[in-house]
Amino acid sequence: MIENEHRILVINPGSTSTKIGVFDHDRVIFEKTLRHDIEKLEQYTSIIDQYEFRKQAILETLDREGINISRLSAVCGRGGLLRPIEGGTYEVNKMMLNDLRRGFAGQHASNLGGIIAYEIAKGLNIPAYIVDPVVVDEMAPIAKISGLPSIERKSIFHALNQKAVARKVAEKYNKKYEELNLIVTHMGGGITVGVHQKGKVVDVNNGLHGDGPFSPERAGTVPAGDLVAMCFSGEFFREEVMKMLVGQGGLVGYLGTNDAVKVEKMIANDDEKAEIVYKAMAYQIGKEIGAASCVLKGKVDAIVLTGGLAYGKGFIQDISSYIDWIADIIVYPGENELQALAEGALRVLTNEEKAKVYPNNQIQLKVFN
Ligand SMILES: Nc1ncnc2c1ncn2[C@@H]1O[C@H](COP(=O)(O)OP(=O)(O)OP(=O)(O)O)[C@@H](O)[C@H]1O
Ligand SMILES: CCCC(=O)O
Repeated sequence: MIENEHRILVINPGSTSTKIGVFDHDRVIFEKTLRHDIEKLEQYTSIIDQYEFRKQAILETLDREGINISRLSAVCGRGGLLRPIEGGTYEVNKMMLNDLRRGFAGQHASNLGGIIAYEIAKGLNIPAYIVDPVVVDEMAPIAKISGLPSIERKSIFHALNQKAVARKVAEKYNKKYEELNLIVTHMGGGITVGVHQKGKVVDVNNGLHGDGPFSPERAGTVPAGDLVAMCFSGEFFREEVMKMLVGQGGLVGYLGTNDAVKVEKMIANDDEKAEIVYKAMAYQIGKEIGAASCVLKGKVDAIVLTGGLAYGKGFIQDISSYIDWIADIIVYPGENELQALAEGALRVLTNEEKAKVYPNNQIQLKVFN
């Protein structure tokens, strides 16, 4: 480790795994995905109850790898379902901890990121941060209007990866992120299409709760009247309907798998249903990107396609066939959220940015669950 460099531990909890990384400045020196046994996780009533188990798994791994945590400058976790806040790096504070613990806007594995980061950092007397949590809300007021006064559109999306790839694109163009108009589409288990106007995500579909294109395991927007009829049919409990929309919708609902690689194999074996469903997912993504280009009134510097699904060459070609007339398409397959967390913490540690204080008062705190 070079003198004056910062060593940062980053933590990204997912539904079945916790990804961790140790960075010297922006260089990764250790990275590991800790896979958690589903049966073990099912012993806990809620995600938040998994806190101690996951923290111990991280500390034991670092110990086994001979990483001396006393040399850390900061710990940074993926932020969760908090109050809506603008993008950036936030120091974990009491109010944030309370909101993460009680699941202010719901339960999500990333709620554990800030909590674990805080608990590890506290013992070492160093700061804990979160960066660009899923609730980053920079939506324009016009985009919040849903059409029903009692329901406001919410900004819940893959903010961390979207903002990180948007910054990469800016570097590629030798511009600042704040100078560009980009449409960034993250395509993983959930799919979100963000309209990045001069460094702010002014519109985006709520990737968690039924909005936008369907995805490997989520239904996206479905016809509202039919959904209401289903909810009141007496056949389903609320939890069952929610599970249908998030977890058992999309590819899982139609084809029984959330694995696009398997779907591509089904198509190669002449499975016509698999083919039309997979093509429909590309079609819905293309349609959403088209709508996003209207938000920018056609002034789009580039369209970025990222997330695991972006590894599928045929899938990317299908999407491109709908949108290649809009702007250049840049493909960044996969995600690099650990790097994005480290860079977010580093911007604060090197005084390039000031850590933001949670909650951000400029944003209305009204949340409709
Ligand atoms: N080589 C590939 N070709 C096509 N699809 C792929 C490939 N590799 C991964 N995928 C698909 O990408 C999807 C998972 O993406 P990703 O790993 O980004 O999701 P996640 O991290 O689980 O969820 P999220 O990104 O929503 O947080 C799966 O459907 C997977 O099959
Ligand atoms: C949409 C927010 C992140 C996720 O897919 O869970």
